Amino acid sequence: MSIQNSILQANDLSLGYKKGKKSNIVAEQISFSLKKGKLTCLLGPNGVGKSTLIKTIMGQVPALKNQVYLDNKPTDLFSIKDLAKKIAVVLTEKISSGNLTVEEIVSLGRIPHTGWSGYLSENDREKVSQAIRSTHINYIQDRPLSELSDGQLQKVMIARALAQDGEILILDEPTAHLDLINRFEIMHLLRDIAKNENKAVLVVTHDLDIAIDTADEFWLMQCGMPLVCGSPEDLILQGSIDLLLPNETLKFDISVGKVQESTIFRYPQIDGPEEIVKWVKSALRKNKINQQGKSISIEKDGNQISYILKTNTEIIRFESISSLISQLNYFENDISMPS
Ligand SMILES: Nc1ncnc2c1ncn2[C@@H]1O[C@H](COP(=O)(O)OP(=O)(O)OP(=O)(O)O)[C@@H](O)[C@H]1O
Repeated sequence: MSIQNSILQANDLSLGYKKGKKSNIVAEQISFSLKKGKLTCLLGPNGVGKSTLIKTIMGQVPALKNQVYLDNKPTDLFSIKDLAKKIAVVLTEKISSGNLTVEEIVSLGRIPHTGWSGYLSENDREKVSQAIRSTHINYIQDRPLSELSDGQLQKVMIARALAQDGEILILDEPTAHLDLINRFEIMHLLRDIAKNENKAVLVVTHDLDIAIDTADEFWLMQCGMPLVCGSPEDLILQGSIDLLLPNETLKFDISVGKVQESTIFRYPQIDGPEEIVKWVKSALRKNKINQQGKSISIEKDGNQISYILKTNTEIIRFESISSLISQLNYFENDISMPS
């Protein structure tokens, strides 16, 4: 990774809060390098200190040990206004400016450059238009905020942060409360922004699946452990992704790419196209069908899929996974019935 891409760094930070003379340490050994042109996702369980890290980066909470460096200069040497020109933040709170239009809200992103007079130069107006275009919200730009859906509102908040035109964009759980399509759209939008506009985008999220699909880098936070950084793929293959899981009962299953119960599960012999085998395995595991001595082969002819179950005594053909599972459940109950 090119060192020139790194815009924000820290080495061995301690994070937390001071109350009088007492320090309450939330996290230690936090080292990172945030890169331009990359989408970075910060993941970790509730209460581990993700928001505290964001507040420390933004200069709202001083680090208890060492400092965050922006452009190789400690962030506490930046004025609030200069920091706002470099770092734009989208927090989780809903804003209550319901009567303002989308375009007016996005224009507020220029305040670090214009001051509260709000006078927009030609250049400011162009930045606002560009932010509206990049987030694909032209079609609602004259609508008041009170008329928007949560997904549209989130895009407007991202546009406002983009209009700020900092090199770093930080978002705290931008996909919380959104439906699957909006979560997908927002994360892909953030990826496009990182790539097309060469921004360093840092997103706090609990959405592991979509983060794996979109992030260039993960930062994993776990209680009492150093921050673990790396590409999602490397962290999955190294097993570090399991740091996100609360205990030994869950494990990230590399073969199916999702979190599953960690009990050892023995599948019957299954032959057929890989993408279909994966869903048969998923259904067997979900139904806790752990039968040996049987095999399943899958035949695919166009859109027609057949599941052929072979036991010691019979061969039965099914047209759906659900009918295959019903039959296996029947065998399972039959076998386990007291004689
Ligand atoms: N202003 C504060 N003063 C003292 N302690 C705080 C303050 N804000 C948060 N904390 C504590 O810091 C710890 C980390 O909180 P933080 O909000 O950073 O976690 P998080 O990882 O963002 O959690 P979540 O995923 O639930 O948002 C918690 O124990 C919390 O109680």
